[in-house]
Amino acid sequence: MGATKVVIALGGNALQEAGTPATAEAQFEVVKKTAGYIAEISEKGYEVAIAHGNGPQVGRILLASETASSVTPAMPFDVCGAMSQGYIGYHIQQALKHELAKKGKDIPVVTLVTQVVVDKDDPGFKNPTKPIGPFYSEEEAKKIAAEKGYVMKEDAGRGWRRVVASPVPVKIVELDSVKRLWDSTIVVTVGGGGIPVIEKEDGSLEGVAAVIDKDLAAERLAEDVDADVLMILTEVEKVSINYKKPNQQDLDSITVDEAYKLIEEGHFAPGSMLPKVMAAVNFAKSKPGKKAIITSLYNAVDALEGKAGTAVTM
Ligand SMILES: Nc1ncnc2c1ncn2[C@@H]1O[C@H](COP(=O)(O)OP(=O)(O)O)[C@@H](O)[C@H]1O
Ligand SMILES: NC(=O)OP(=O)(O)O
Repeated sequence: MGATKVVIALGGNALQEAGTPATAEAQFEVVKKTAGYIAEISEKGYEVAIAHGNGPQVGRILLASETASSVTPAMPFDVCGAMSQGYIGYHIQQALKHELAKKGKDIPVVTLVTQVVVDKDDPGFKNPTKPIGPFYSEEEAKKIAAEKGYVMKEDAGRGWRRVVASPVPVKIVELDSVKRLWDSTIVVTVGGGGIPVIEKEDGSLEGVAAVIDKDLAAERLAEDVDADVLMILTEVEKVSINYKKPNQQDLDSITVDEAYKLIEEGHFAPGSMLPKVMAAVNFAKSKPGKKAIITSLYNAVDALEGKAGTAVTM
């Protein structure tokens, strides 16, 4: 039997520490720690590919570009998405290569600018849900909405943010390259869920203004490369029922059917835990023997050994 193939989706806390400024320097410090965990997973013999979020980063790139538009033309949304992949991938490449080298491992780490096809009629385009960029007070947010026409929403009790369309990932354009690189290289791909593109009638692609959910894109990737494990890394060690209530109960493992029941009962917050559980369910039911794990970065290694996290299986 070959090595276990793992697609890792990195959550926000793998790139930025809560409450710290979203500077490149601060991100790199966090990425160095994150890279240590990924190097440990690689050292244990797992073959990995890395997906990551980009909500804060793409929002800030857009904002910077718009703010500078009096001196240089603003970048379109899809180009900002591509820039966020390069920016985050660059940090991961540099940090992970170093962490691997410390362990005596010479494995190439490469970031693939990755496009992901979405349906031009996806209902997500009519109902923006994906928060991007910095947080604002309610007052600031309402002013921005009135001035710029942006949709601004309250984000999980943390403040107000701009929200944009988040269509479902349909097809990874560069999938063949990921597969060719897999055996030799750790590939950072579908960053920020991938750059959303639509297919035109003449077969060409066109970037669209949206941000794909990275957990759903990582799931698409995991299915497409026939990974054994989809590992979604976030802030919490386990998925809970009655989250943050006195009767909170952390889950070690759930089946797909149990997950559906808990989703229906409303245990998972839309926009945070729900897409993760949905991605995990989709992967677990895609083929017999597939396993999805939701856990924290710090428990990633233990979770792969069945000693931490919440496992979702058929
Ligand atoms: N039922 C639940 N169990 C565990 N965490 C939950 C639950 N519902 C909501 N959450 C919250 O969802 C968060 C993960 O979502 P989010 O912060 O959007 O993810 P990301 O790590 O991808 O940035 C957790 O840190 C937790 O605060
Ligand atoms: N693209 C994406 O899902 O980003 P976040 O994880 O930052 O929301």
